[in-house]
Parts: sequence; C-alpha cells; structure tokens
Amino acid sequence: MIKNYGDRYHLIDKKALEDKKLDKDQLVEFVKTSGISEIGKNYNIVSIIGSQSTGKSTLLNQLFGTKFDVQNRQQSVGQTTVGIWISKDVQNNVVVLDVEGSDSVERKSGENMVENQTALMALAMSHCFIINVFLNALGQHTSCQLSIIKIIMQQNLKLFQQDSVKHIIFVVRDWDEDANYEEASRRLNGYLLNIWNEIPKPDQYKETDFHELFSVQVVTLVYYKMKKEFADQTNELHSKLANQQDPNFIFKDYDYEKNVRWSDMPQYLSNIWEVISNNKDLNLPNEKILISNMRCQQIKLEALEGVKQLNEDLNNRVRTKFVDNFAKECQTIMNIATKIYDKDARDYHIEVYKEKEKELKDELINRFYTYFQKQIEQLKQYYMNMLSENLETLKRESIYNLPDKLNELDMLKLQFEEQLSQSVIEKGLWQEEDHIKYFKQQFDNHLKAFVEAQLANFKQQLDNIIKSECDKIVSQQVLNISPKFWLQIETDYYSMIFDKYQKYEVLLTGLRVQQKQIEDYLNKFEEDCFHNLKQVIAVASGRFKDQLFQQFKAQFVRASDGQPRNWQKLTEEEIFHFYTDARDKVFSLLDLLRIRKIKFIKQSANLKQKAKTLIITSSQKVQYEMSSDADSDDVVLNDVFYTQVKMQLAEDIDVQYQDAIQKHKQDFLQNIPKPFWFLLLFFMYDDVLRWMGNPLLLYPILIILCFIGFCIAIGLHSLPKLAFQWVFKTLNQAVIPLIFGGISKLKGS
Ligand SMILES: Nc1nc2c(ncn2[C@@H]2O[C@H](COP(=O)(O)OP(=O)(O)OP(=O)(O)O)[C@@H](O)[C@H]2O)c(=O)[nH]1
Repeated sequence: MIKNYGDRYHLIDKKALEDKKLDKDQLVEFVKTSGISEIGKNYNIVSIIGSQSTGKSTLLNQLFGTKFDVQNRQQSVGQTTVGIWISKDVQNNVVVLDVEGSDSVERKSGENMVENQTALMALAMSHCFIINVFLNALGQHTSCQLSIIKIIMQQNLKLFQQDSVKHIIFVVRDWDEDANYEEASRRLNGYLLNIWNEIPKPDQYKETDFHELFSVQVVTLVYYKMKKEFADQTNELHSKLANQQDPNFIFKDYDYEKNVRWSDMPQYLSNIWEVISNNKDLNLPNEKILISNMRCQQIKLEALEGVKQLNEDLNNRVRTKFVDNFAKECQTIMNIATKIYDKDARDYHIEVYKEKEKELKDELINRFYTYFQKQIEQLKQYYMNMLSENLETLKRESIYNLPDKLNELDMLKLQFEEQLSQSVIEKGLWQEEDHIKYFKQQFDNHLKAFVEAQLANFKQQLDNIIKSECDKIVSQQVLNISPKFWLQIETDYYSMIFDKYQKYEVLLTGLRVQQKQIEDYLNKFEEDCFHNLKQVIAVASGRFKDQLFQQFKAQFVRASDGQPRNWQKLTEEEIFHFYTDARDKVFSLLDLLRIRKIKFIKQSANLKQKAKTLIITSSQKVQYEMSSDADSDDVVLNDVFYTQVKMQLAEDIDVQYQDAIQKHKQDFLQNIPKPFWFLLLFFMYDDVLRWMGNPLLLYPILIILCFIGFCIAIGLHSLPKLAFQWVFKTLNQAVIPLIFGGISKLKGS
C-alpha cells in the first residue's frame, strides 16, 4: 500500500520501481488532499540527495516544516527513505522531494541503477537540487560520492532539454568554524566543472558553458544539535528557497509559466517516471507540452461542444433562408467558444494554449464556412429571384423607361454585396470578392439577356413602324410622280429615320449596350431601314405604270383647267400634239425612275444627345443618299422591267390616243339624229331587195354566208370575225375617212 499521509506522499516506492510506473490515482488523491493543486503553476520544487543517513530528512523537516521520516539513531542504523517522498512547505509554495540516500548499504550490487533513477527523477523534477555532504566527507572520497551526480547530469543532458537554470546547492553539514569555506567551495565547484567537462554532451550543449545551465552555491550548516545556530542557518537557507522578498531568493528570475499545473502533475510525473524507469529518451519541456496538448485538446473539444447547439441552430436557419448579420452570429459563437476555452486553458503552456486556441478558431471557421456556402447560395437565389420578378414586371413597361429601371435594379447587386460582406467574419477570408464578382457577372448576364430580348421585340416593332413610314413616304410620291420623286423620298426618309436613329442610340446607351455592340445595332438598324425602304419602293414600282398612265391621262384627256377635252372640237393634229406632249412627259418620268439606284454614302455627323439616364454620348451618324450611281446593286427598276413597263405604258397610251381619235370621229356620226337613220332604212329597203335580185350581188353574199357557215361547222368561229374586222377596219381607215373627210370639207366650205 502506498503511503499517503496527506501531508506527504511516497512518490516512488518499491512498487513504482518494480512496475516502472506511478500509481496516478493515489498521486491525484494526494495532490487534492495536500492542497498542492491549489498552487497552480506558482511553485518551485526542491529536492535533496546525498549519502544515506546524513540527515537529509532532518534538514528538509527543519527547512520546510515537512514530516519526512527521520531515522532514530537509538533504534537502528539503516535506510529510512526509500525511493522519493514528496511533500510541501507548510507555508510557502515550495514542493519538497526527499530522495533515497545514495551508496545505500541496503541496495545490493547492481542496484545502483535504482539510485540513479530516483536521483535523475529528482533532478528532472527539481528547480533546486540540494546535495547533502558532510564536512568530514569532503576529501579524497568526495569524487566517489559525487559519481552519481556525473551519471544523472549526463543523463539529464541527454534526456531532457534544459529550459531553465537549475540551482545546485551543496549543503555542507557539521560545519566547523575552523574549516575553510573558500577551499570547500572551490573544491565542490571544481568537482562539478570536472564532471561537466568529462561527460559526453549532446550536440546542442557542446559549446554551452556550465554556468548557463547550472547555478552552484555552497551553504554550510553547523552540527544540528547546535540548535540555535542550526536554526538560524536553516532559516537563512529557507529564506533563499522560499521567501520571494529575500534579496537572495534563488528563483527571482524564474518563469513560472513554464511550470506544469499541479492538477496535471500526476500525468506529467507518471510520464517522466515511465520514461526514466524504462530508460527511454525524454524531453522535459516536450513532456510539459504533451500535458498541455492533452488538456488543451480536451478543453477545446469542450468549447466546441459548448457552442454545438448554436452552430446547429445557425446551420438550420441558413438552410431555409439567408441569415441577416451572419458574420455577427458567427462571431458571437466564436466568442463564446474562446471564452470557454480561455477559462480553463489559459494557464497551460502558452504556445500550446495559443496553438489549440487557433485550432479551435480554425475548426469553427471551417464550420462557419460550410454555413457560409449555404448563405451565399441563399443570397444568390434570393437576389436572382428578386431580379426575375422585377424583370417580369418590366416586360410590361415601355422600353424607354428601362434605363432608369436598370439603375434601380443595380440596387439589388449592391444589397447582395452588402449582405455578403456582412456574412464574412474576416475580410477576404472566404474569397467573398470572387463570389461578389461572379454574382455580378451572373446578374449582368441575366439582365443582358433580358435587355436583348426586349430590344429584339422593340426592333421588330420599330421595323414595322419604319416600314409603314416608308410606305407613306413612297406612296405619297408614287401618287404624284414628279421629277422630285427621289429627292423628296430621300428628304422625307432621312428626316424620319434621323429622329428614330437618335432615339435608338440613346436607348441603347441607356440600356448599357457596349459601344461595339451599339455600333452593330445601329448598323443593323440602318440596313434594315434601308432594306424596308427598298422593299417598299420595289412594291410601289408595280404601281409606276398605272400611275404614269393616270398622269398621262390627266394631261391628255383633261385640259389645263381640269375639264375633259372635247375631241370633236379638236383637230387631229391638236390631239396628236397633246398626245405627244403628255406621252413625252410620262416617258421622261419613267426614265427618271428607270436608272435610279439606292446606295449608302456614309457621312459623319457628331451627335450629342442628353439621355434620359443622364448619359451623354457622341457617336458617328451614318446617312444614306440615293443616287444614280451605277456602282450599287440596289437597282429599283432594272432594264427588263423598265422595257416591260414602257411597252405596256406605250400601248395603253396609244389606246387612249386611238380612243380619242375615234371619239373625235364618232362624234361626227353621232351628231346625226337617230330618226334620220330609220328614215334612211325606210327609203332604202326596196332598193336593197332589188339589189339582191342581181346575181352579181346575190352570189357573193351566198358565198360569204356559206364560208361563215363552214367555219362555224369546223369550229373556226373567230375566222369570219377576224375577216370582218379586217374588212371593216380597212373600210374605216380608207373609205370612211375619205367619205367623211369629203363631207366635212364640204361642211367646212
Ligand atoms: N551528525 C549529524 N547527524 C545528523 C544531522 N542531522 C541529523 N542527524 C542524524 O542522522 C540520522 C539520520 O537522519 P535522517 O534525517 O533520517 O537521515 P537521512 O539522510 O534522511 O537518511 P535516509 O533516509 O536513510 O537517507 C538521524 O539519527 C539524525 O539524528 C546532522 O546535521 N549531523
């Protein structure tokens, strides 16, 4: 059973030596009951080694008020202290180790290892290492007595990293006033320096000076029975070891942060002991770090657990909708977690503490990042939906209102940016700029697609308007073809198109179409307008002939006062004159139409137009010109069509002329009253019958009738008709004018 007296504890006992491990539970219990755990990191450990039964325990009890067992000389001479005992100064934060005496007679040969192990354990644990020696032992045997120091110093260097200066105090017991202190001090220091020089050192300490790692003092104590002096001297030594106010306090510059917390000491010591007893390599500071690592890791997990519910809540909310003040919430969770962590972990090894704190933050940030990704998706979805809804409404708006509306829609982008910026706990941490950039691109593309669709609709409407306007312009000219035909079309067309071109350009700029694209749009607009004009002219050209004919008729059939001409009153020469006059005019107009071609001539004109959206733009304006330049392919009337129209027109005009002539002649016959024609028939009919009696007339008539009958019988109905027409025409042209010409001459005379 391990001895635990509450005020002292058998740290390394036989069992620990045999098992090569400490009973941690017992140690924990001791740490609790002795009140050591309360001192946290603010403590120093003092240990003592030396030959067996040299009053080590007595000295410690005197110094620190501890209750280590002291050999009773009356009872027996033998080993009292086995292994290592641990206790605490009753008044100060000094932890005391009482170590088994070296060169003990109880240890069999080959058991030196145990002494070395306990001494090494004491050295590894201690901040101050007291070497207890008797004055009378100083001499030729001292080096033998100090051989243990050599071994443990060597091992200590090999196994442990030296993170602070260790104080070595030689306490020379039974000091005689006659003894030479300087001599004793020089000798003891000399022994240690020799040891230092002799021991093989690891590379990192090869060049290290002994005094960088060790501080050596020699303290003398009188024979313990000289109670007053002994008490004075031990008090002085105690003050050096425990009184922080003492100017000779040896731990003045000690960094207590390097200490292992007493609550972690059981684990720490059991690790050291395990390594020492198994003769394994050990790095003391690393061991401290190990403990700190273990505890800080646990505390970190506790901190994470402490904010688990908050994390889940945030995660659940961001799944359904984006969270306002997302970063603020993350920061709150982070603060809570670090507070939990800081409360328990801040006393551990500072670097481990910081490292684990960073790990905690990183882990939380990683979690927040997964929520942040959902947050981005939610934000994107929300603002894209907002955009789509707005665009749906804008479909019903006039396109000219769109530029202003686009500016309003930009607010959505800004809102997204603001929301996203408020969602990052550290600027640039989650590449939010990239997300903003990507979103803006997506937003702009969506907007662009919408604008393009709207522009396509608008362009279609614009084309129809242009077509109808062109139709009006051309029709107006076709209704009265004049020498200014093309010029007027050109003027009207330009003024119509110019206005629309400007508005279109302003609109395109307002709709944020890129400059290059604006040019493309405008070029297309010009081409389409021109194409429409050509189409309208092409269709209208089908009416040229009729219109020219009408214009001929208007000039030929009607007089300048607008009244129809009286053909009867006009001579044939006059009719002919009017005819040629009107005909020449329409033919010259037709000729004007004939060679006309339309082509672009680009002319630059600077336009400055203040847009509705307050954007000022200037660009080049392209104008058209109609000309007879044969370079262009855009021919309005080609040669074939022109010839066709001219022939038809000429035919129609001729008919008009013939008609006029006929009317001129018919008018003469029509002037004879109808009763006169009946009277003539009445007087003629008996003569006709008499003529029929004449075979010279009868037979030709019979032959003609037979010919007509024969033609009808064989299906050639038109043949007799043609024959009659020819005969009557000949008569009309040759005989009747002869007859009526004579009559009219007679009438005239
Ligand atoms: N001569 C002398 N004897 C002392 C002194 N202090 C104590 N003793 C006696 O030495 C004997 C051994 O005392 P301990 O304190 O048990 O010695 P120790 O070194 O702790 O012994 P171990 O535990 O076996 O290592 C006791 O009988 C003490 O009375 C001293 O300063 N001088």
